Amino acid sequence: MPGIVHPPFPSDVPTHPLLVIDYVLIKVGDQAEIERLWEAASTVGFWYLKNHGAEKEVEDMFSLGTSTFSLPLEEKLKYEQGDSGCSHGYKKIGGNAVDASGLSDCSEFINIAKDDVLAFPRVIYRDYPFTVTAAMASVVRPFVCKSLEVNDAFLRIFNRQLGLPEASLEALHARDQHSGSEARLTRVLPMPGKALANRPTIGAHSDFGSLSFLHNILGGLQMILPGETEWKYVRPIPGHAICNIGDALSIFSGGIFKSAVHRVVPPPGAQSELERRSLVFFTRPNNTQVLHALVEDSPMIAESVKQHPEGKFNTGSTAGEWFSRRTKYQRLNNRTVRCEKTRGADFKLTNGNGSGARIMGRQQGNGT
Ligand SMILES: O=C(O)CCC(=O)C(=O)O
Ligand SMILES: [Fe+2]
Repeated sequence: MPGIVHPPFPSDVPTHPLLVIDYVLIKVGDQAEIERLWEAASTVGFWYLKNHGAEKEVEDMFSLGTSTFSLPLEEKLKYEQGDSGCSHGYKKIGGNAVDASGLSDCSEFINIAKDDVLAFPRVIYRDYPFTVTAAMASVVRPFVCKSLEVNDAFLRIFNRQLGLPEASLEALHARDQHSGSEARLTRVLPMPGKALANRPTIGAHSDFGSLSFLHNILGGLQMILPGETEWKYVRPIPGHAICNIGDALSIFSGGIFKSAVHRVVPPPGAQSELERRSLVFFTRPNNTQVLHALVEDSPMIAESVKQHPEGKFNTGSTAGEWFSRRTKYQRLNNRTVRCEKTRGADFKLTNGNGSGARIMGRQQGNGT
């Protein structure tokens, strides 16, 4: 965890060279930095973020993870998210499938809904382990507010770049509207033995929402881009967050922004001996928002949609329905229903060239 010295990320594994975006420059409207952000969002859909100013909030959340994951399993299971399509709460190890064969996942996480956090002490969806409840005002809320501030800053810039009417994207991700936005703490226990080195702990997926603000310390996150055949690591850089575009923003933008397939495997090299933790804030659209390209509001989006097969960005689902379906069918207990019918075929976003990896990710992974 922060402050502890870990073995370094190995230098002999393939990595993706992502752009580093400076949040301080973004906030002051630096044009060159805004153009680099556009480049990152419209090519790989991932970038590092430095100077985000959330170090304290992130460290406090990791400490909350320590106290929450060390609760007895029977206590954590009282808050299990279950098989009905609700994402909020605790997900036990092995609750999800990581591939089409039904191989189980090896991670546990606790998802805390933005709506529960902002309404606290009023309960919107559910209650959480007492460690979380005790830290809701002092730790979880500051982290959620900081993450919303960062992701909202990106949404404002994307709104302008896409030529959308003022504050359109903000309205689709309104703080006071119910949504699937949530904070997630994840833990993966060390899995000694080389045989497990490539077994995904979180299966191939693209994030469901619009923007993810991720903090990890050890390696293990990997991406595969359309047309590529090899998974490559995203090397963690101390003090830098990793940001990425999710499917919803890719759909709203008519495919201009890319939502890349990624997964998590055990940390590489000497890091494999250690427990791996990560923290994400997912900004997702209002539950009632229908997922479709915003063609009526932006000539640029309308033009992009013309370059893709007809109907590709019309999901016919609200964000709430879509998210619930994806959450439900990644659960191992629901694997009797074919993913392709229930989740994967909802929307075959292919990042431009429809790579097999892309489709596999959509069908097999944890659609988060
Ligand atoms: O743990 C990580 O580094 C990434 C986690 C992730 O992709 C997710 O939770 O959606
Ligand atoms: Fe993800």
